[in-house]
Amino acid sequence: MSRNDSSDRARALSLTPVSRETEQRLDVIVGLLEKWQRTINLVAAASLPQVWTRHVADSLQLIPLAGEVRRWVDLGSGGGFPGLVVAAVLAERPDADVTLVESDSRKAAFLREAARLAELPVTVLPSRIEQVAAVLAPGVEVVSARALAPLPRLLELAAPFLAQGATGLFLKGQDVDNELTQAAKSWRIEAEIRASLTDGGGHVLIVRNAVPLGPDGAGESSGGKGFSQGGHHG
Ligand SMILES: C[S@@+](CC[C@H](N)C(=O)[O-])C[C@H]1O[C@@H](n2cnc3c(N)ncnc32)[C@H](O)[C@@H]1O
Repeated sequence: MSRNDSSDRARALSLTPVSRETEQRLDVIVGLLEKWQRTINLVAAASLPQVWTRHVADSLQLIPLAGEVRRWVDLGSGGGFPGLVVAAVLAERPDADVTLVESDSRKAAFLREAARLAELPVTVLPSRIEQVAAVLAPGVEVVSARALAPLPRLLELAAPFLAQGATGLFLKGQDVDNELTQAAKSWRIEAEIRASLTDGGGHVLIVRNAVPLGPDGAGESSGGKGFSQGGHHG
């Protein structure tokens, strides 16, 4: 018997509906997560009964924000959120290619096994982001991350992708305004904040551009300083 209750699954899929085929792929991912969670800490144990709303729907909310993209990189994928879930949706798009970068080799093994069983268009890189980002970045349309690092550090990790034109979709907590203020000390950022569909205090931060500020506070490629906010949607 699955440990997540069926009402949580139903609630998640009503918040963020997907096709029948995608639901089946998500069932495979969640089933494997529950099995491997007995031996590896893939997600916080207390969150497992709400795996569909806390993790699956939390990840699925990125899909409409991304548009019809095919090339996606998820940084620090851990137990597969949001990367595996995104790949379950992109599996329906021809030539989709989702790369998951995860330095922990046991988590990377889980990601690879989930991708194999659910037949996902996924490449798993068991590497440090810093070592692979520059090579991976050309052609990437979306770079995502959840619970990887505070925004100033996250922007450093994502910078090679953002510089090549990728949109950043970052799942953030309630402190997002403060993180943006901190990040604006060293980055000129074009960003938009959306309230999370699934987490009362959470947000999705959409980053369209981030340029490191030079020593005089000017962006390296053009003038200006700080954070230009595209909107704060409730
Ligand atoms: C707190 S977990 C979050 C996992 C997942 N994104 C989630 O929200 O459930 C952060 C993950 O990022 C990985 N990670 C941290 N720094 C990394 C780096 N520099 N390169 C690759 N992976 C990294 C860790 O191994 C860990 O699995």
